[in-house]
Amino acid sequence: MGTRTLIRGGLVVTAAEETHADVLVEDGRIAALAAHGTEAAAAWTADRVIDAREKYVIPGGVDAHTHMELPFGGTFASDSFETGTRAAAWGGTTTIVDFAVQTQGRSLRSGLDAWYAKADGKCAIDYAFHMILSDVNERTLKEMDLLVEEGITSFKLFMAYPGVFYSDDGQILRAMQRASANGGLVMMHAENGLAIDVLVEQALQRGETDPRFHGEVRKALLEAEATHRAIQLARVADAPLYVVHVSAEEAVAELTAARDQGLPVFGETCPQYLFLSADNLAEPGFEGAKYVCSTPLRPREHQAALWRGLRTDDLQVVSTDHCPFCFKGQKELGRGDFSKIPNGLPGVENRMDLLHQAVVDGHLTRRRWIEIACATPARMFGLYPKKGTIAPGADADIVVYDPHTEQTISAATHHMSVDYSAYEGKTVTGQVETVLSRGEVVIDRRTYTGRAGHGVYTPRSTCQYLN
Ligand SMILES: NC(=O)NCCC(=O)O
Ligand SMILES: [Zn+2]
Ligand SMILES: [Zn+2]
Repeated sequence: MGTRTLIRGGLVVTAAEETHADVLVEDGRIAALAAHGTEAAAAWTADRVIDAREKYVIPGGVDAHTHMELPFGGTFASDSFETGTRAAAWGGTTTIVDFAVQTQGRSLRSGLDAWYAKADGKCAIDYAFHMILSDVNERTLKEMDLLVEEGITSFKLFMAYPGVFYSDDGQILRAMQRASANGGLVMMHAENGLAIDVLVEQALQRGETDPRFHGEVRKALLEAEATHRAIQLARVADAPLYVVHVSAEEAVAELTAARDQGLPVFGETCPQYLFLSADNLAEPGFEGAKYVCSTPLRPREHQAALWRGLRTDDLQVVSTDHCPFCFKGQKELGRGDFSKIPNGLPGVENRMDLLHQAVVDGHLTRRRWIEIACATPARMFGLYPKKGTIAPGADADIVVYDPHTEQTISAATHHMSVDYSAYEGKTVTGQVETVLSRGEVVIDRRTYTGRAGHGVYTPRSTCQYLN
């Protein structure tokens, strides 16, 4: 018999149900569940017993949108795979899906190999990859088929960032057609980048250089227009579509309309759009730079549509788009020109807690919390039921979550390698207590006990909502 761990006395919450059950873990997997006090549970013996009374026992979070070490605007996202996955573990996330990047003029293979090398032996938790297409051509399209076979089953395309990651509509259509044939899922950064660049230039000419203008030029209508266009292109290609980091009410409306027609269109939003707003971008001095990301933070009025979308399943996933840049030396690259501020926010450590706060605030049910943060991202990206649930046979990626303790989020106490917190001073109810990754305790009652290299690369099957 291998190593056995018993998690006793907690409320097991999955996307499907809530049960007062003990959980038996054996050799890195969930062996069995049994209701508290039953003969079966009482008979279990284990090498280690974790007391989960008064706690939730939930699947480890699956964060399907991170950017460790992403090159952007002449610098690199400040979390490495080592620091970023350790911080993820602290926050109750046990799987990340990061974006490997194709460099323009180079192959998908070379971009992907660079990402394998960056992550290899560094991660505290399990990881997988999507592929960013920055240069769609005949060779790239052929390589997509090989990547799907290899377990890289999703491809991000950008309607934004001309000259960097941008693809035109013809390239997007070709990539979608390829995905339609090979089972891949196209993930879209839906903003009209060409129009935004005109507005950026005009704003700078008027002397509008502060961070808040980043939000003003990246108009909600230009997110909605791109979302609409992406949906129509996906229809023409007969391909499914997943729209990333949705922030605008008008974009949610496009997704809702598509889904009402029965189209295989999915949407993701992120905690920053649910909890922060354009008011943060307008903070005095250069403080707003801390909140520069794309799509941008919107006026607070957009949040209601995002919460509603999460409840009605017009939005299915909350990921972080974790892409941290230090305020000092990185965000500061854009002093005097908002367009030079590297885009992205830290958050991989905060997602599970912020979404639990959404449960406390009445936006979500407990099961919906687990659905949007664990089960659906796992299904969307071909990792279920290995990841995203607590059931016999699943990987023992488990969080013992204390729903009562209050904590104040701060850069002084977080574990992400970045010199500020986007949620500095925010008090939330609930805290990760203990985390298991494939049965190994990586956070033990708020002490890190994991190690770089424990996390393994996890190939994925295709999207599990399509078959
Ligand atoms: N979102 C963001 O601002 N930075 C990361 C890159 C992307 O997801 O577009
Ligand atoms: Zn994006
Ligand atoms: Zn991103």
